[in-house]
Amino acid sequence: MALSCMRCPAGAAARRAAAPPPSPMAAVSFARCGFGRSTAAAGCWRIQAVAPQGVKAPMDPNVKNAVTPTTPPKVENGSPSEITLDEFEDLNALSKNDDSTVSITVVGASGDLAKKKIFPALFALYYEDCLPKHFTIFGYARSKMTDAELRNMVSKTLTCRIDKRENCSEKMDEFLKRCFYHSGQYDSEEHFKDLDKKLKQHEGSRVSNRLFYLSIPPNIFLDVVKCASKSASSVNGWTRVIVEKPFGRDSESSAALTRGLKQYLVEDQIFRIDHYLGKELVENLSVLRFSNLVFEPLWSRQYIRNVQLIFSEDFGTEGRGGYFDSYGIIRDIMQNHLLQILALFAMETPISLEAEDIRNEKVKVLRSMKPLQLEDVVIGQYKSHTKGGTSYPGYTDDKTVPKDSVTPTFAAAALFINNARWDGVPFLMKAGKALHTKRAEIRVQFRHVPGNLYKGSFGTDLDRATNELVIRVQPDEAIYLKINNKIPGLGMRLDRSNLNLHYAARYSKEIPDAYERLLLDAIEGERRLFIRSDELDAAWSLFTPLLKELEEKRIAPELYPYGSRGPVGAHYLAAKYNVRWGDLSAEHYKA
Ligand SMILES: NC(=O)C1=CN([C@@H]2O[C@H](COP(=O)(O)OP(=O)(O)OC[C@H]3O[C@@H](n4cnc5c(N)ncnc54)[C@H](OP(=O)(O)O)[C@@H]3O)[C@@H](O)[C@H]2O)C=CC1
Ligand SMILES: O=C1O[C@H](COP(=O)(O)O)[C@@H](O)[C@H](O)[C@H]1O
Repeated sequence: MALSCMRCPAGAAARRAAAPPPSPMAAVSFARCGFGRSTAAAGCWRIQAVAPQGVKAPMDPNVKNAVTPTTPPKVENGSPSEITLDEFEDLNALSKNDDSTVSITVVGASGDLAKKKIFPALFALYYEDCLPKHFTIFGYARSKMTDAELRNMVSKTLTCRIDKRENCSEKMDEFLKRCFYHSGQYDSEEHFKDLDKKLKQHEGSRVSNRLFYLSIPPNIFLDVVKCASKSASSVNGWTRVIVEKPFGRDSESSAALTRGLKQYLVEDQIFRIDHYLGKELVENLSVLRFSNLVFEPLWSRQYIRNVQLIFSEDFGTEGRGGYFDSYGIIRDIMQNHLLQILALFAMETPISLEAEDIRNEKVKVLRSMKPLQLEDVVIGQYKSHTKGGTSYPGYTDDKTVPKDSVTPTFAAAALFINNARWDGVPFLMKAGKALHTKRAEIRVQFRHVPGNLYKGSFGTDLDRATNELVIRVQPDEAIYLKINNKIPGLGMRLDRSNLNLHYAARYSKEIPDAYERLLLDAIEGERRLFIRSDELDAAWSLFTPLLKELEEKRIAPELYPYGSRGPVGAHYLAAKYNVRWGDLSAEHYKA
């Protein structure tokens, strides 16, 4: 039997267990389970009641003349044993047979991100049966293309998961038939009106819900939002816009962008995407902490000595030098991806898993932080390097980058959260391109064991004996805890070993791409993993003074060879706070 949109490892049994009996009073729709979706937590699926006909339902602020409420009241889960799997499937079919449709317009469809990430993610959702029954995908860009040409372009980047190969090409054909293209200018209301006509033809008499994904350079965001909202927004359903980073270059430009967007949209319609929030292990961070008794009591300055957030890529800015040179690594990675992870890591327990409760806690962390000081930052830029007969270009060898550019391609920084939980704990960030490895990790180094009975076994370097929790976000997802252990035998010798949760060994399911989770969330109106405007303001406040100082003083970055471990200055910065970067220890390579 085909299962629809499964995210729960417990599978159909869990869904059946959690599904309540059908109510004669209300139509039902099923929502995916997951963090933030179900407060009942009894199983995978919860039921949502849709007001019976004639009953006035609550509406999204952005829904004009809504026919179907988008945020229906929740009904608590019913008795787990009262529904058969067949009944469940019937209900599911009923929910999918509803009278609404979703039109997804990928603006900038001819571009790199659309091809590489957005269309493949939409296909993966289709394959998993996660898209609504009635949906249409439109590509929009200036390039001239027919529907067939778009399909041909998209088909080149579609793949099926390794564990889901059944009917793959058939599913691809079905999916491609639902993809269309409309060529137009980004600032032409007329062209968006033409798009609107085409969307209407596909939507027919159904309630139309519309999602626009802005996969375009930021200088044209506002033109598109203006035209789309004036000429192509839904008249009877919701209209939502996914905005890609960069959200400005500093506090002022970010605030101006937000003001501009809010001329045409309300905050709830704006989905600012940070794809790191969609990564499986970032999503798991709160689960690890809040659902395991062993971690939360340790989660403070009392036991944690420092936290490290590390991003490295083993390739340079190849092909994106033009964009990168006006942003640099601090804006590209630190101010968004690493800072978002930090906020999730350090937040207080939210009062619920609802989006606003989580985002409220994250913004409190960001507002408690000290703006970054120049003396707490090290910047670097990669230079050319020849290894094994191959020569790797330096950053400024890129034709789109000025020869005298001082844009950092590497940065390390020490940040502090001035609140009771984290006072004095350094949060060290490190991000770089063209380094020796591709990796993203969160490392938590714990304090020394007071009066450790075994300290004689560690020599003079007590740091080597501290516990370290490593959350390897990518690649080869894993969570491991370094502990001290007795080496088996008659003597008393200790070594450091890992308690290791290696995802590939533990779970057979392939991990979905971050864009899949985030697109599905946007379609479902789940805002938890998207950045709210006050979070964005707080994030820019931390980095803007530093960025201005770096640029005004044209501070020269420390040069490091392509493929190396980055500037040595990063070690001095860590040493200043009595920290050793965890990713450079010998254990790292054994893990
Ligand atoms: N690529 C990536 O890996 C990532 C990208 N992003 C962000 O996503 C967005 C899209 O990225 P990406 O696909 O790489 O961007 P592209 O540079 O490929 O641009 C996307 C499309 O926008 C149109 N376009 C490009 N430049 C201009 C211009 N100056 N004026 C008007 N239209 C233009 C082009 O379409 P046409 O000419 O057909 O109209 C192009 O195909 C950007 O905001 C980027 O910062 C974020 C994270 C990663
Ligand atoms: O946002 C960005 O992220 C990518 C890295 O994303 P990942 O999912 O492949 O780790 C980075 O290469 C790019 O410079 C940046 O804009």
